[in-house]
Order: sequence, then structure tokens, then C-alpha cells
Amino acid sequence: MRKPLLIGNWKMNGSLQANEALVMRLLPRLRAFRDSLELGVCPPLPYLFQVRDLLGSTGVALGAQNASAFVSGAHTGEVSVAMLQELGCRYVLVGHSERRTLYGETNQDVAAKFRAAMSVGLTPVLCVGESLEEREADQTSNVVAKQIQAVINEVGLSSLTKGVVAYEPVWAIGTGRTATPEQVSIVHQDIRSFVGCDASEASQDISEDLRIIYGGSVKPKNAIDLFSLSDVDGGLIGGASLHSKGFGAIAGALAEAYGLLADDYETH
Ligand SMILES: O=C[C@H](O)COP(=O)(O)O
Repeated sequence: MRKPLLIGNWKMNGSLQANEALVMRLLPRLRAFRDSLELGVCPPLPYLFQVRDLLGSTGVALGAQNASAFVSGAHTGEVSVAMLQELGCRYVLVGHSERRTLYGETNQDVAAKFRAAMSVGLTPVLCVGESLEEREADQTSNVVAKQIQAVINEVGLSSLTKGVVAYEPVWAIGTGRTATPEQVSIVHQDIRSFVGCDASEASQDISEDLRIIYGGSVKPKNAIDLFSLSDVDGGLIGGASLHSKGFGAIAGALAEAYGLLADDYETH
């Protein structure tokens, strides 16, 4: 079974004081799920040390929101995957739509970052998704397939499962406009079919093993419907991950969807 995964992406939010308050309130809410779910948070880079220490050995992992594809050298302002690994990160987001749209990252750039992350043992979380225009032009499948194919070209199909795919329709990010369960289900199934499309036994296994999580305006009230879909293996949560109660409730919904509710957790 694919282990359900929930990652909070704090984006460019927080302060020393706010992070401490958030993590201290969040940890008790996540305690019941730490064996059944894989949990992580991605604070802004300057706070990685602080949050790593706050998380301690609670089982909630640390992740970064971005990394350079380069190993070292004259790349002012960039941070290497080895640095993130040294700081205790387990995950790194690659190709978040905000990186693609605001900072011009191409499919090739993202694929190089995926490779770099893998090379130091980090788990790259490959973010893919279509814009509203692309959806309206019926291009969702093509766009997502190209984003994934670029990574397969770079690292090979069999290495795809060293990472996680996060489907995040751009039009649903931070807009309060969540994709419907039907829309999400179609794209997640498409991704799984695309990965398994050469019909070899190996590609079938890879397709079956690949974790595909959903992100885009996930809230406690819509989480259970999204996480109950058979091809959705968890969530990448933006805005709601900044609130301990909301993120805790989303973790509860994920556990509930998988029938993994711990005895000491009540759904309210
Ligand atoms: O990385 C997270 C996604 O961009 C989703 O953000 P959101 O939950 O605020 O829509």
C-alpha cells in the first residue's frame, strides 16, 4: 500500500515567533497520526534550523520549498540540495507552480532539480498542473504529461518513485476554488496511466507504487472527499497548513479516508 503523505507548504510566511507558536500547537494535533501517515512541513529556508529543532524526533519531517539544481559555486542566492540534506530535510518541492510562473522555471529546470534532490537522498515532490487557460483548452492531460515526461527523460522511469508527484491545478492554488473530486480523480488516473503506459510489468509496478498527492485550496471541509479518491495518496497544503487546527483536521481526514484513525483521535 502507498503510505499516505501530507505536507504543509508554508510558502513565504512566518517569523521566529509565529513558527514556534504554530509548531507547538500543531504537534499535539498530529501525534495520533505519526505512525499511520507520513507528515512534513516546508518552512521558508531561513527557518529550517529553527523548525528542525522544534520538530525534534516527533516524526514530522522537514522539507524545503525549492533548491538549486547546481552542486555548488557561483549561484548567488541559491541553496543546494546537499545543504538541505545536511540541515535535516527529507523533502524538497520542485516545480511548484509559483516557481514555474513567477520565476520562469521550465520543465527542464524542474527535471534537473528532481535529479539533484534524488542524488543526495532527498525526496523530490514534483509539482505539476495546468493553468485555467490550459484546462479550458482541454490541454490538462498534455500539460501534465509533458511535465512528468521531462523528469522521466532526465532520471528514467524507474527513478520516478524516488519522488512524489503533487497534482496542483494552478487555478485552484490559493484561490479557494478547489478542483472537484471528479476533476482530481481524472487527472490522478491520467498520471498513473501515463506512467504505466508502456505496458511492461516494470512500468505497471512503478505506476502502482507512485504516490500522487493533491494540492489546491484543500481545507478541512473538502479534504475527506478528495482523500477518499482511490488515486489520491495525500495532500500538499498551502494556506490551511498555517493553522494548526486546520492542518490537524486535514491530517485527520486523510487518516479517516484510509481507515487509519488512531484510537486516541476523535473527528471533531
Ligand atoms: O503548495 C501548496 C499549494 O500551492 C496549495 O496552496 P493552497 O492550499 O493555499 O491553495
